[in-house]
Amino acid sequence: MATIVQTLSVHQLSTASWVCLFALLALIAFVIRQSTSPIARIPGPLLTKFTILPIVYQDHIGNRTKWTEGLHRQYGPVVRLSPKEVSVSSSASIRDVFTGSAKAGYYPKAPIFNIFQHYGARNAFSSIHSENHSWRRKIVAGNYAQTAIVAKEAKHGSLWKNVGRFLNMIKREGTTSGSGPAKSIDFFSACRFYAADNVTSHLFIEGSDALDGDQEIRRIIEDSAEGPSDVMSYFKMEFETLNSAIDRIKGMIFSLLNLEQKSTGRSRPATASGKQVDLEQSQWYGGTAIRDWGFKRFLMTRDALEQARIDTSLESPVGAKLAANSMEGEKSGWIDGPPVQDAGIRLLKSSASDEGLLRFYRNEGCASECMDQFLAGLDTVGDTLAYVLQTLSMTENRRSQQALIPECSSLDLPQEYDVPLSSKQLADIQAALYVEAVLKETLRAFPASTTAFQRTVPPGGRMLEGHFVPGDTIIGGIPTTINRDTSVFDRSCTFDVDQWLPQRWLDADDNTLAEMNRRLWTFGSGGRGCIGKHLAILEMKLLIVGIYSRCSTAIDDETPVKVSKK
Ligand code: HEM
Repeated sequence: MATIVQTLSVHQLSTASWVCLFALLALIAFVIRQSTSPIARIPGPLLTKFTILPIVYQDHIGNRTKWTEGLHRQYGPVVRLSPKEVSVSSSASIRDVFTGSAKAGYYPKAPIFNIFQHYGARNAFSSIHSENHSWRRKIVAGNYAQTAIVAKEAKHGSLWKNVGRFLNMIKREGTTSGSGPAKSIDFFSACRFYAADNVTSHLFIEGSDALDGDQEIRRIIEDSAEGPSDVMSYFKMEFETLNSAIDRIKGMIFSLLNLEQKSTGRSRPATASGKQVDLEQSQWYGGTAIRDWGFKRFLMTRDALEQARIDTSLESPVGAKLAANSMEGEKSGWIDGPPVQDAGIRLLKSSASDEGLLRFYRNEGCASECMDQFLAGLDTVGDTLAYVLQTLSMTENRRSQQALIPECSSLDLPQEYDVPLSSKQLADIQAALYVEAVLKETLRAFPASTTAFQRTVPPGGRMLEGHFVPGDTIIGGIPTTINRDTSVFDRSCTFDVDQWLPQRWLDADDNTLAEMNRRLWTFGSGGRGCIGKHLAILEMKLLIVGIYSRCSTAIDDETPVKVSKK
């Protein structure tokens, strides 16, 4: 009897013990593996060796950027954010990762860039690898060169016209407060309309008309502002399938309750995983109103090229260059190459020789490129200009505005906006020192994108600042951290890097100024840096001089004005 009891008890214990033992061993193995992995040797909080929870949490509470900045202050220029992600901040590491010299090797973009596709097609911005990126960038690079942007403006004056429209909009739609001639306007929306009209006139045969009051495009632009649910959080990226399922269930509940689910221009579910959009089935081309608008404007531009109403010169819309590439692919007698998982391109193989594969756009690819450039130029320019107007209008910055106004007035610009400014006038505006200082300081202190620009460490890993970072690690840099490097932007300890102070750009000696220009990272750097930088700068400078050569600005808290929605 005693023997039987003993046997049973051993049997019961052994099952539970095996489970515990197995769990314990698995835990020990996990801890050993994580603590001895190469990424564990990179400085960072202990917990980040083992789990993504700290970064998921910081992301969830909207504190990821500040948290990362704090970690750089505590741990140095290379810090571990999770078992698979690292952040860099020093000049050398940023150069290595983002400029990607041939010797150091190329860092592909991180998978998060997949979400920037449109119509199931990639564009330059969302191309992960250099071989998919460089041919795309090459097609439009000439249109974005500084000389081309200035020559186009001197010929057509589209941006200057929009400055006039912006000022007219204030006159027409601004509300009067008090007894003076001052008008109040919601300048966040106004700046987005200005940015939209500019970038679309650069891209298409017919740009948008938001400043003149086209309510439909205004609604589309306002809806396209990124809302909290559009932000691609760490959680959404890590658990994409779960999130898609939640979105589908939400959609079903909305349709069961017969509620209208707002489809913003920004929502990305259709292309989040690179899935192709069914253009026939979708209510709009590409599934959202803004994509539909963009696709149709591209087709209008292509029509104009086919009918020879425009050409592909640098003074023509960028869309014409893209359409010409697509038409060349269609016309060629070459045979199709292997199929590609991208609705936007055709791979063609010469039937006559072994020239290799050539890539050409389909219409979806051209429209995706245009859509990407539209969105890239809308938020960034709109937000930066809103920051310029906001900071200059604050009481504590009154002196900066007082310094800016005489410089803008001295440019002696016409009050006529239908005639393009001359090359000389454009050059004078570009050279105006205080305008430049205000703009650079705004770009430095309030970069339009505050999240990390991410890349993937190439196979085999890389040495960065004496730390080995293994292959496949996600690696990022944050403009706000780099733009606040005290050793560059506050070298003489006269100016606080957290403060908006244009004077720092004027007081710096030549060497410091050159270093500040090199380090200002709001437009990124290297072959994947911002292609639209020169267009953006000219747009912003023209609006600044257009406003401050004629007006002064102040915050009007009493009259919150909303530009009317449909
Ligand atoms: C204040 C204005 C702007 C800012 C701050 C800005 C910022 C940036 C940054 C930081 C990147 C690189 C991101 C990375 O490295 O991961 C980028 C890329 C890009 N930007 Fe801009 N941008 C601005 C205006 C514009 C405009 C006006 C356009 C076009 C009309 C534009 C088109 C693009 C494109 C196409 C890329 C991708 C380039 C490539 O991968 O080859 N941007 N921008």
